This record gives sequence, C-alpha cells and structure tokens, in this order.
Amino acid sequence: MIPRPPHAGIIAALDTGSPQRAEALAEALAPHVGCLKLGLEYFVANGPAAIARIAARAPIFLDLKFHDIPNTVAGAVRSACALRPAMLTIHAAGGPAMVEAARRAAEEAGPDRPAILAVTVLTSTDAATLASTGISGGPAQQVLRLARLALDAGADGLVCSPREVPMIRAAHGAGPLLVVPGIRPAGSAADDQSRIATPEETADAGADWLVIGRPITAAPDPAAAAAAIAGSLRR
Ligand SMILES: O=c1ccn([C@@H]2O[C@H](COP(=O)(O)O)[C@@H](O)[C@H]2O)c(=O)[nH]1
Repeated sequence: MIPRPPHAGIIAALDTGSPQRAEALAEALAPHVGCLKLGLEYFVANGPAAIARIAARAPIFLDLKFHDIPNTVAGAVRSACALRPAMLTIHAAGGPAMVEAARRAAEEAGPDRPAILAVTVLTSTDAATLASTGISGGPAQQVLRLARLALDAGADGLVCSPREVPMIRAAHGAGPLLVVPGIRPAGSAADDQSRIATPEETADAGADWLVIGRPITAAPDPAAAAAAIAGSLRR
C-alpha cells in the first residue's frame, strides 16, 4: 500500500478523456505531487490499457467509485487490482457487505494491494441536495454514519470533504487514511463543489491526501500551480 505522506500530500486529478492531455499533465505534475488520480472520464474513454502510461510517472489513484452488489464489486476490485493502483474507491453507501467484499478482494492482491477508500458524501453535495435524496440531518451527520459503517467493514480510508476531517479524526483517530477533495486555494472558483476549504486549512485539519483537479489542471501553468500549493503545504 502507498505510504502515508509525512505531511499532507497532493493527488492531482487528471479529469480528461484525452490520453495526450493526461500524459502531458502527468509529465508536468509528477515532480510536484505524490499521486495522480484517474477517474471515470479517462477510464471510459481509454480503457484499462491506458492506465499504465500514466502509472509510469507516479502512483495511481483509480477513482471509479464502485457501487453494486457485493459479488460484482468484488469482481471489479479484482480486475482493478491487475492495474496495480495505489488506491481504489467504492461508495460507502453500498453497505457493509459490499465494503467487506471489496476489502477481501483487494487482499487477494497481496501486500502491494491498493488501499480501499470509501466515499462518504460527495463534496458537491450540500444539505439541500442530500435532503432531496431522502437523507435529513445534513452532510456531517451522514458522513459520520457512513465513515463508521465503512471502517467497521474494513475500508482502509475515507473520501470526505475538508469540513468533516476534524470530526472523523475525533471519532476514529489517526488510523484511517483521509483523502480529501473539495480543495480550493483562496480566491479560486468553487465550480460544482459545495463543501470546500483551502489546501492549508485541509492539511491543518488532519487530511492525509488533498485531491486537487481544476485549480491545478485549468491553471495557465499547471506545474507552477501544483508547485505553489505544495510549497504552501510545506510551510
Ligand atoms: O466527493 C468527491 C469524490 C471525488 N471527487 C473527485 O475529486 C476531483 C476534484 O476535482 P476538482 O476539479 O478539484 O473539483 C474530481 O476528479 C472528482 O471526481 C470529488 O470532487 N468529490
């Protein structure tokens, strides 16, 4: 499994369907970040074989957010493990049996298996959106509920927003790997994200990894943007 970074590390989200653009970003960003995230846009457009070209640059976080019956998720995790990612995502809302099946399937890959991260409540979701799906009480309460479910069922870590990091640490300690999107440097646009904080606030709250996409990839000079954020985290 990928070692925990000594201070909060950066995962750059390469959200593109273009293999040329992904490879150019990977080359430019690899010296400044600890991991590269490939998600549905890249995977659906280019397939599993295209993962290796990016994986040659840095460890890969394969963010496909599996959510299905336990047997299907276990099979998907087995297939994903063949691509040797450092981290994989599943949805905690799939329930304990699904999370446990994912963990067991990952363990079949041996000591170099990926970390299984359970997505709690998407960072684009605000209280009103969550309520519209039938869940009252707000994102924080739901994140805590799903965090407990996922960790009890064997998840190695969680995906949550910066806002929930302190309460997850208070409830579960330093053990779970906390991988946190919804990062916006001061003054940058929120885009479609709802529960956000700056890189410095998120690191101070206790996140292990900060997932950052557009603030880096849409910058005029992505490498300079990544280097600036990495520098602010070291300070
Ligand atoms: O709750 C979640 C889970 C995953 N993501 C992913 O992180 C990046 C964020 O990109 P930005 O451009 O920095 O908004 C993106 O790939 C999402 O799929 C998330 O945002 N929230």
